[in-house]
Amino acid sequence: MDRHIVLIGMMGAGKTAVGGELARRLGARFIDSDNEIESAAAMTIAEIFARDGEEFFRMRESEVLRRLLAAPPSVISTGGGAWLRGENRDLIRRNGLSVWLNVELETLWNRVRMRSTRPLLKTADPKGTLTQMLESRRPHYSTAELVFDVRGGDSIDQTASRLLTQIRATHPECLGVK
Ligand SMILES: Nc1ncnc2c1ncn2[C@@H]1O[C@H](COP(=O)(O)OP(=O)(O)O)[C@@H](O)[C@H]1O
Ligand SMILES: O=C(O)C1=C[C@@H](OP(=O)(O)O)[C@@H](O)[C@H](O)C1
Ligand SMILES: [Mg+2]
Repeated sequence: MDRHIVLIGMMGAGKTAVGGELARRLGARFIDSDNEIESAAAMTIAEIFARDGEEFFRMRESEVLRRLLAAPPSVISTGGGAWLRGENRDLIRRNGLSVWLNVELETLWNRVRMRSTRPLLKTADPKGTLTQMLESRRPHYSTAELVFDVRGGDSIDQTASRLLTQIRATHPECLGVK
């Protein structure tokens, strides 16, 4: 690989799951920025938010992204909020191919509703929160270099396979094919 491939998008879009599968297919290193933050802190994301707050988490997230993007090319899955900070976007754009995994609201909701790992959804109306979050974030996500519409009903494997086909077709330089 010649450039990082950086997955962005909403919670539940499949960044972590599809990123791992994409890296496996490419024989590339896979890193999830949330996992990096959790292992460095020896705490879960939920614990970091509860103890130190979101702003502290966002600083750790930017630090981790700086470190990961300075390392040799890999597949990087970000957390859903990473793309919203201008400095993160600039860094990702300079060093990698940004890929928005675009997934419709109902699918996102069905994936995140059963899990209590996402502190930003601990509200009185989590579906409403997710809906508003998607509306306000969509204009930012849509500025990714590659917008990839995930087909509802596709498995993680099928999604990774279609994504790889698309990257080969439109951004072969990422894969070291000149
Ligand atoms: N294409 C898919 N098909 C079925 N399940 C998926 C798909 N993508 C993700 N999932 C599941 O949805 C949940 C959220 O995925 P995850 O990769 O953690 O999303 P993100 O990192 O974008 O928040 C996980 O349980 C994952 O296994
Ligand atoms: O959307 C967000 O702001 C967040 C998404 C989460 O990652 P996933 O998108 O992998 O769930 C995690 O970084 C944190 O809970 C904040
Ligand atoms: Mg994730």
